[in-house]
Amino acid sequence: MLKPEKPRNKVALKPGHSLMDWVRLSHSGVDLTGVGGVLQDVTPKQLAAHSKKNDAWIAIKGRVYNVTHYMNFHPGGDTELMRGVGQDGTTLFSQIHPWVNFESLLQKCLVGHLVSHESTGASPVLNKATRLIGKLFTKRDPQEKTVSMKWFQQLATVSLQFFTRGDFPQTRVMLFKSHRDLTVNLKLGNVIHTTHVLLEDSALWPCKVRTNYESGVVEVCLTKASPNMWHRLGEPQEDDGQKKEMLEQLYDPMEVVSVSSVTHNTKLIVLRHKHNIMDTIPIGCSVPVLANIDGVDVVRCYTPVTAALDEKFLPPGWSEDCLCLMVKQYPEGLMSRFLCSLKLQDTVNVGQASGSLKLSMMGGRTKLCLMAAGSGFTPMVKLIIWALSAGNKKKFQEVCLLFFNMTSRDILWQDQLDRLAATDARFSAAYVLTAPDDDWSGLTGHLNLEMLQTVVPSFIEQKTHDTFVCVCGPDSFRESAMRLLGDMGYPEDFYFVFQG
Ligand code: HEM
Repeated sequence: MLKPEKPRNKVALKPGHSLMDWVRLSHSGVDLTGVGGVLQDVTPKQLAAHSKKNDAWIAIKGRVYNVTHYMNFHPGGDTELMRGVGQDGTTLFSQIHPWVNFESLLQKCLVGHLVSHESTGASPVLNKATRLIGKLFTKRDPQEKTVSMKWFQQLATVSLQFFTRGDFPQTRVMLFKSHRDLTVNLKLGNVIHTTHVLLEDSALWPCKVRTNYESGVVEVCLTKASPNMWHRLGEPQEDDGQKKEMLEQLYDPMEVVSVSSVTHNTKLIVLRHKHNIMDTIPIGCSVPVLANIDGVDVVRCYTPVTAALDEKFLPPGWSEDCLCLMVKQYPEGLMSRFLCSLKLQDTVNVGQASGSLKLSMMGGRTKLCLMAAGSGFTPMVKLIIWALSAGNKKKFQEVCLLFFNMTSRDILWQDQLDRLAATDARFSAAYVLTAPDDDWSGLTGHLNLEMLQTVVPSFIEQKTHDTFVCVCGPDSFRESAMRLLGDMGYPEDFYFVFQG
């Protein structure tokens, strides 16, 4: 949403109340919710009871925020903000500044969710499940991460919505389903929160998992086996609401669904868990793959990719519960040769995801510049999809991939990248070859300032640091990219380098 060109009514904020100061306060660990961080259902009556400047709650799009601390940081001034306090301020908010990302700005102020009646009307079982989770956390440190859950249904589908406060990119969703038995594990940091329900009726597999990285909401959407309205979600099971430390490095056997060629030496391997398990791998995370090759246990890490950049290119056999690895075969590579020679229904052991990229690092940036060399492209795939997703339309105006390869036949998914660039004006891909073919008329050579100036002029010229940079590739590539960014005076928290 673009800001309209109209006279501004912004007020002068007191010193120490800039956006940066607010971000700092948000991350200081101070409880900005005022309720110890336990998410709760809020009725209109309860909301109305918090309508003073020193005790101010506001509801926007179904979420209730405590804006008491934000009062002096509000660019429109406290008097303006007070107009929406103690009530559902959605309409007022949307009339004035629909482009403002309140979910991100107020994420540490979330009190809970606005419910329309004094009694929630939700299923008693579900209330119990939510209460169980709430109870589990009330006794804990208020700054600890919390999870609450609600469910919704339509005739054909049932959705579970989990509201987390995790540092979301590192949150992982693991689902297990056996007949009507559904377990949803949310991994936040090293802790797993379990929701375990015996569903009211049968549901199909796989389901869909949608994660909103900004708000920390995870939605699990199941299709009912037969369309009918359920009276309740189901019966909470013994371990519902449990919270466990995750210590072990476990490997799960996954079955090969398909292997297809990406280039002359790179394959896309589609894997599926054996027993109705679904596992979302957070953006920027890699998984270890374990194989016994000639009697020796070999472990290598790979960053899973999405199945394609466009539905048109989905690989054979793929479904929502699959994991896709893009593997380049090296003549001397034990693991890459093993993976590229896999046949349908072979088994691969895949371990727990890990990674240190935090999408919150990109907060406030409007451009994303991705520099990849060779198979360093793999972490960029999910980043591209995420940055161009509907939820980020307002956030990233430009997403640019600078992709280095030896020859043109080494370029991974060039057809998909070109199609994406043709269909989404915010995206561009520039290919650079280091050993160009004779008929190559594009960019050649190694990463340098002139090349950056040609490909991403706005990034260089503006010097306003509204661009976030991600780098991935072989050691030498990463080092030269870091040197270049260092020479340009690029602050370290404005770029992220994936370690090989
Ligand atoms: C519903 C009651 C609210 C009212 C009546 C209100 C009013 C205003 C007004 C009059 C401005 C100056 C507008 C302009 O110059 O374009 C403004 C700016 C702003 N408000 Fe609010 N506001 C409300 C709620 C909020 C909330 C809850 C947030 C928190 C996320 C917020 C965040 C902002 C931001 C970030 C700006 C600066 C926008 C920009 O620079 O484009 N406002 N607000």
